[in-house]
Amino acid sequence: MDDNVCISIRHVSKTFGKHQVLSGIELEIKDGEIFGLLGPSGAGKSTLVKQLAGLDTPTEGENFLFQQRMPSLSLMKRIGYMAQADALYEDLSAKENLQFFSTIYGIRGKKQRERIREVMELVDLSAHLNKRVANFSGGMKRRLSLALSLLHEPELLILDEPTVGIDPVLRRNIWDAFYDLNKRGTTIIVTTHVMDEADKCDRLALMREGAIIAVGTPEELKEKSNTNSLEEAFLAFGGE
Ligand SMILES: Nc1ncnc2c1ncn2[C@@H]1O[C@H](COP(=O)(O)OP(=O)(O)OP(=O)(O)O)[C@@H](O)[C@H]1O
Repeated sequence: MDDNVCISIRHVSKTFGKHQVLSGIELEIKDGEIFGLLGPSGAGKSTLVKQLAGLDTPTEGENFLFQQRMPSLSLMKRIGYMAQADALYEDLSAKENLQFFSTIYGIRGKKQRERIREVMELVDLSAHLNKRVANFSGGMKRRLSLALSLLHEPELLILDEPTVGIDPVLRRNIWDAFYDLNKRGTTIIVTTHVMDEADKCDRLALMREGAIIAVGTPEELKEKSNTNSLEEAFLAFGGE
């Protein structure tokens, strides 16, 4: 395996009862990439990234992160995961949420105060540090979730539809934060069903009904399918 491979998904399938949700997924994601999984609702994107985050296992096949087999407790501290639903304590302030998760990661004292300041700046929420999360808007909650996933400075960030329900201006801000992190060396895997967001990724896998139907840079995918947009490319590759 190449040294610069961050994620290697090897013949991964998943069934829930009789329902096959992933079938024979083969994929390699390199260090330093922003890699997108694009597909309609139900394509299996969340199921796949949950496995990469160590929260679920394949029925068949294996996932390797940093050349080690998942799930692995020791790998968890190298990964930041932002789930589709925000897992926040609504009755606590943003700061209290950040302090709680920092403690879980073993970040304390001065380092904790520094990290809280840095991640809140990154997601542009510094002015709301002491506000109760129950009073946050949907977009603010998403950004706080992102801040929480960044506290321990993960090498790999796994984002499940990070900008759902966020207006276009904020979406841009959040993507600026992703680019910023990526420039500093963080590998990012992001699921989306939004085409303009997919266009921002270095490479993409197009998913449909639990299978990958094409992989490449947005430009390659358009060229290969002889189309002008990812939406058309997706249809040309057999998506719907
Ligand atoms: N724990 C589970 N038990 C049974 N079926 C499940 C489970 N988790 C996911 N599924 C099914 O697997 C399929 C794929 O779901 P998944 O959430 O991975 O899709 P997705 O591409 O992420 O879609 P979305 O964007 O809507 O989240 C769906 O049909 C879903 O109902």
